[in-house]
Amino acid sequence: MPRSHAIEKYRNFGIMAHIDAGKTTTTERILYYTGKSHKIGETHEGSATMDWMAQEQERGITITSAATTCFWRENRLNIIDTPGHVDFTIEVERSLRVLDGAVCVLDGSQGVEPQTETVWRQADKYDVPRIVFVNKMDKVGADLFRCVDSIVDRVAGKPVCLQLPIGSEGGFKGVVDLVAMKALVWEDDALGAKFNITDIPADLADKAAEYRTKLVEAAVELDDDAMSAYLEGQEPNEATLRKLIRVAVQQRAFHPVLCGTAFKNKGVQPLLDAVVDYLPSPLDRGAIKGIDANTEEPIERKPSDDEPFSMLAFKIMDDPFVGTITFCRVYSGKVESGSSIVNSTREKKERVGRMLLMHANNREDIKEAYAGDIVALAGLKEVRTGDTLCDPLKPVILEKMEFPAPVIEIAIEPKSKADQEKLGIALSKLAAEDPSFQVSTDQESGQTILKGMGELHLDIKVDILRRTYKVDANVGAPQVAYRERISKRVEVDYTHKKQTGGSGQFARVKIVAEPTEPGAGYSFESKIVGGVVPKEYIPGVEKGLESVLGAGVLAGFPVVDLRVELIDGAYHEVDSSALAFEIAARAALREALQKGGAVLLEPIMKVEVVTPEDYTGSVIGDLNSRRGQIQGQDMRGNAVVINAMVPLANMFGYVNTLRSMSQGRATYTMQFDHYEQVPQAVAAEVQAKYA
Ligand SMILES: Nc1nc2c(ncn2[C@@H]2O[C@H](COP(=O)(O)OP(=O)(O)OP(=O)(O)O)[C@@H](O)[C@H]2O)c(=O)[nH]1
Repeated sequence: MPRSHAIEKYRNFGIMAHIDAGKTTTTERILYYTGKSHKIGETHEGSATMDWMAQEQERGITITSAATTCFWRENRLNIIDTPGHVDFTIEVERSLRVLDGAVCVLDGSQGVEPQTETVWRQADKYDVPRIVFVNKMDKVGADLFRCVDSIVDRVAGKPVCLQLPIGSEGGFKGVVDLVAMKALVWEDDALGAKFNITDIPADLADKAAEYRTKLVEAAVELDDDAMSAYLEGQEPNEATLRKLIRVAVQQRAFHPVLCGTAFKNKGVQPLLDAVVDYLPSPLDRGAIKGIDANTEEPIERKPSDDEPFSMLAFKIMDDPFVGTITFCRVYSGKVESGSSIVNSTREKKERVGRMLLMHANNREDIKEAYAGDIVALAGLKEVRTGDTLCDPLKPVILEKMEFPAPVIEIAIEPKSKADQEKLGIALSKLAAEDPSFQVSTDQESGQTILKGMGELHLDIKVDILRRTYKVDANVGAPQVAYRERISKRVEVDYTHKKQTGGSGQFARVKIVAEPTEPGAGYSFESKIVGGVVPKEYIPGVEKGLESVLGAGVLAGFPVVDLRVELIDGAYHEVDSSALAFEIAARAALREALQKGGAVLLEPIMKVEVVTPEDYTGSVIGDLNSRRGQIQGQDMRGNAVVINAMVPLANMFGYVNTLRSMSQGRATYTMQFDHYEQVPQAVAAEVQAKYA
């Protein structure tokens, strides 16, 4: 089957908003008007909590699916879920990676709120074109112009109104369309499906003329011909004006602002028109960069069906009907179900089995997918978020998403056997969905350990375990994941000898242990010549060495950055065994760690604080008091961006401190950067606590 829509008729976009601005309601209305959802659900009705998963089940539609396809004016819209918890780089990154544009929903009575500020700045960082929808115009206190001001004041955006409200608060009836210079007035039917196009009401004529001029002046800036025509008194016609606004959005020259009330069903259809008219298609966004998997040379893949096939897995989810599904964005070429592809990130072959297109309330099996498509694949063997899947003959690795190792951990203990079972199932699902979340078992205590990227990250996982999976458990305090490393080269000669009645045990090993480059990991090499340690005993040596790595001699943390060589040894014809060599190697390495001047390493986080200028001094002072090193300070829009390296151990509870320090207006993101030696005084404290 050929592609149903030309690639220029695709809009892959996300809807971003502060909590409660109306993202869910707006999405639902979009799905209703595009004809895919048959009833309009009311969010939060009959439910005191904001448990979106439960709500979603009640409503039986997939609005929190990672992507939903719908159609408007013969265009194909893929709405990509932009996660609410923007504290996690990975969550934001993976959706910003695959969307081409965004709609930013504001609460008309609140304007830009803290979370909007955060997502807006993230979108700035990733250069995402966007339009603004000021929602809740029916609400008491709603004010379009105040919202517009807040876009300037709080995020240094460049808002330009494309509409003006007709009526206010409870009397909000529709909008003046400043592009067509017409009024759109909704009929008061419950569904808002119908609106009438009329002349602009007389009482709004002056205001409309004023804002029309602002719009036209901002638009003609983008084109010399349009500008000179305008200076000669000729306004651009409607088609030209739309074209110029489209250019403005793509170049981030300004941010068009629309308004309405999703809840009262007004203003959503023009929003859909704006998505089609102004947000970019994959073609507008151009080629994606990657590296050739064979030569490692940088290459590009153009958004075209004629290019070699490539796609990026951006979300793995558990689907109640299909099981585990992998959401992928196709960047180039096409793929058919049944074809063989390769996961170039992991060098693993895969077969495309079932491919699905997710709609609001149904899923459609498809046989082919083309450049620009967002598809859900069922039954892939070994794909993780961020992997590239592609043509095995032309393997490419698309720009990677980085997933740093977890640096913080908590122990979790289920209260009953039933909880234990639920916990196991829930954790395997959570770990598959989020590559920055890991689960392990503590060998000594048998406890389940959850590892993640920060306090908040783990808090939310625990919350999901409790609320969604109903696991009742005790949770320990968060701990820093320290590591240990030796600081000098040492040689140890160790002989294990035991004579108990019959056959004895004998093994002698001589090892060299030395520190390596940070991040090089652990390596072992046997330098044995002439069979002084027979080959069959070498695995025993390796096993013995590895058994020590999990818990170092300082405070029992994993040992890293270590290279061990076996340089000599001896055996006994009768008494030697793999086990004897294992015991000898273990003791030898323990001794080496003792003698090697082991030091404690701690995770250092790269912290980015975005704060209104007024709080810069206190934010920096506070970071310094946390053993932080300020790396730099910059302006982004009208906010100050402070970059610092801070030990994770001193970042617990930071979210609250920052909130109270800035009246909730500063935000931060934190990401693991590297491990660094713990200063002596601090190390002594840590050792006293853990050893
Ligand atoms: N008055 C009014 N209320 C609205 C409007 N849109 C949404 N709401 C209400 O605002 C509340 C939040 O709406 P949601 O659509 O759930 O907002 P959200 O941004 O998805 O919120 P979270 O899912 O909690 O992040 C609900 O009670 C809605 O009914 C609107 O246009 N006018």
